[in-house]
Amino acid sequence: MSDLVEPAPAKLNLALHVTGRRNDGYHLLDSLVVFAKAGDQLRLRPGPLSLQIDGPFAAGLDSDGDNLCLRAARLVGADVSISLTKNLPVASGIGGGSADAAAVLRGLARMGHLLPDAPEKLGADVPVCLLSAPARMQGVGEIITPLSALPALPLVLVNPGVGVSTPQVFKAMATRDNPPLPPIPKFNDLTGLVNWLTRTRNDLEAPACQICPQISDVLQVLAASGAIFSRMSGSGATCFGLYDSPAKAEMAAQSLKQHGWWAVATELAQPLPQR
Ligand SMILES: C[C@@](CO)(OP(=O)(O)O)[C@H](O)COP(=O)(O)OP(=O)(O)OC[C@H]1O[C@@H](n2ccc(N)nc2=O)[C@H](O)[C@@H]1O
Ligand SMILES: Nc1ncnc2c1ncn2[C@@H]1O[C@H](COP(=O)(O)OP(=O)(O)O)[C@@H](O)[C@H]1O
Repeated sequence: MSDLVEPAPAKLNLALHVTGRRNDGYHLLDSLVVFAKAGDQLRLRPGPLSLQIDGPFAAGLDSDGDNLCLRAARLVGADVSISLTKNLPVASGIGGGSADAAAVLRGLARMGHLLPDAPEKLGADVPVCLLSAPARMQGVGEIITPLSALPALPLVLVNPGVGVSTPQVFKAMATRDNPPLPPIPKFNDLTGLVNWLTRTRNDLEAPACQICPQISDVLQVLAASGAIFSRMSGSGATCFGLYDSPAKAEMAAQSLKQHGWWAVATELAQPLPQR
């Protein structure tokens, strides 16, 4: 039987408002989430549970039992041999681990397994990564409202090569009871989206910059690279820039790489095939 291939697109929080905190310490979020073509790739085949990792960021990751790919397979009781090509930097605010876990769950569903009732047990970002399409994410990550298609979005992802701890960034926030997102309209073009984004925030950006000052450097260089909008994603350190053409995004990615940073020009992921 040939391998079953599942993409694990990078998750981007275009806007991320932290609106409160639950008694268990988890934070209430209100986020506009989209997915990029750039991402990891999973290959699955029936066999004893195992994980092998290759790709440019394989060295940053253990294939031990704690890996989210193996935890996803164990959650649904699947025996499966998994190969992960790790193209995304680890611990970088673009949901790599959650995207991988969600891709394993999608692949296992194609192999006949049931999806788990509470995929958020694997990580707050796993429910939205299962959808891998534009969505509003609320609650602690478990409330997902799919949105209609967004306009074409030439974009660049940039990471300064420093892993950032998500719990540490949440802990460093000065205020937790922030206003939610403004109402999300249907975005007809890039200008409409950018105008809306300027009225939103990533509440984790300031604390992340305090912990990892290289993020401020990235944001400064992104703003000067021709981006019409730039911001940090998730808890960082990856930042994104939006451009008005793929050629401008490509040029910006080339110049950002000159700083020794990981940078990739990409666009929104295609919708996943309906299965
Ligand atoms: C912040 C976000 C925004 O999309 O993105 P990333 O920076 O991870 O990409 C996510 O909510 C992260 O999701 P994920 O990385 O799956 O989180 P988890 O493993 O469940 O949680 C890691 C830690 O983050 C904190 N956490 C996470 C989610 C949440 N709603 N409130 C929290 O306070 C908790 O301290 C938790 O122990
Ligand atoms: N398959 C995986 N890919 C990335 N990280 C993983 C994976 N499995 C476990 N992890 C762990 O999850 C943590 C969060 O990584 P990641 O999901 O890449 O970042 P973020 O949550 O900031 O987007 C890291 O500390 C990493 O060691």
